Amino acid sequence: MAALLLLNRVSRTTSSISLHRVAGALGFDSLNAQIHGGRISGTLFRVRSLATLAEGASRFDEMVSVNQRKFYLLGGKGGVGKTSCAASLAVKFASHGHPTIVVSTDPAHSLSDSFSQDLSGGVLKPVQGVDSPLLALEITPEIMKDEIKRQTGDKSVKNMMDSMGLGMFAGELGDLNLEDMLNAASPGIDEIAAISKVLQFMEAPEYSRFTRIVFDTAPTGHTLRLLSLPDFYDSSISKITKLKKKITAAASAFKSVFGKKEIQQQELPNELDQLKERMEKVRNVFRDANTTEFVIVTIPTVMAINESSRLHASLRKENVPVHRLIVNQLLPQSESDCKFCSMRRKEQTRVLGLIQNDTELSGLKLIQSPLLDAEIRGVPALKFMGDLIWK
Ligand SMILES: Nc1ncnc2c1ncn2[C@@H]1O[C@H](COP(=O)(O)OP(=O)(O)OP(=O)(O)O)[C@@H](O)[C@H]1O
Repeated sequence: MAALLLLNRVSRTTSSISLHRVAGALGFDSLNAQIHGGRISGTLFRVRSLATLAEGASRFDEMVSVNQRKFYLLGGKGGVGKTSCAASLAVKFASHGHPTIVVSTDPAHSLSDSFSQDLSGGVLKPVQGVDSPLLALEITPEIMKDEIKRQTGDKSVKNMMDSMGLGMFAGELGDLNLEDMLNAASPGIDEIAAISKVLQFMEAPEYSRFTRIVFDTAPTGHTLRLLSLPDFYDSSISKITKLKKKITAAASAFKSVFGKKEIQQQELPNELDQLKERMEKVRNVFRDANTTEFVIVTIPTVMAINESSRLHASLRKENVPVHRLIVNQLLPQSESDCKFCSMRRKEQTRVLGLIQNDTELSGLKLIQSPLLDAEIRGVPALKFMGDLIWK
């Protein structure tokens, strides 16, 4: 309390870094503080004794050393700490000089809560309180849907056929709209929106300076659909392209019989081919060990470990590179355990043993992340957590 009173007297221009120093001087390890109109509110963390627990090194040096752009996807079961780990990684990358973007593909966003800043609205927003540029985006499917519509325009198959002079065949195919096709594929607009954003980051020059892109993904099921989506569209688009070619060939023959000029292949609309190419690009990025890594986040319970094992099996099948497993919310060491704590600790030790014997998980780099004594909110707290996990 005394510490907070003292901190409240710190000037309104005080940065989060100097607040960290103040916290350190007071004998605390970190400070989760926000400055609102000169008033400081927040939590002091006294968890120095826990630091030894995060023994499993993440080899952050490997993650940070390469200058070329890298994508990190953090995923796992609901509520295990995906957002906290993803946000702390993004902050750490930015602190190491990498212009970074952190994106939430989870429809139930919590990036704003995690950073304790308003990052909503479906557009990239700068995160305050970080040294290098760090932008955050909570993908909002409704906004993305409009964006996709704007980008693709009205690309119905009927319109394409009309422009090819084949309108009379269109009725047989029905009004097969490209956007409807994308929606009808059932993986959901959330995943489509995420893929569309990945493409933008890959292609638009204004994002080329961002060397780290961190994804806070939705719980397991959604994420697996996201990763398999490019393959799904690739095969659907291939089918439609083949159909389009067949119709064009038939129409050319039909027109030449009636003495009309043949349709030139190069005059045909090629949006589908372009879309197919772009989907291939995303698919390749997700599978490229030089550019992408999926980090599985879990907690030390049998249910979470089982789900992580299944997740890794699916990612392996999809050829998505995975090297690291974060076990989050491990009870910190304590000299005087209550009965409850000692039972939980025993159980957690048993579960860590299960990981070592799990054929899917045992080969991954294990990162142990302690359960902290306060909620992780705000950049200083994320920096603190990041220093425990990413080292
Ligand atoms: N190591 C930790 N110590 C203390 N609290 C933690 C820790 N990790 C996460 N939390 C807290 O647990 C809650 C859930 O964390 P978070 O939002 O990161 O999980 P999530 O997996 O992204 O959840 P969801 O699946 O709902 O998106 C938050 O309140 C967060 O501050």
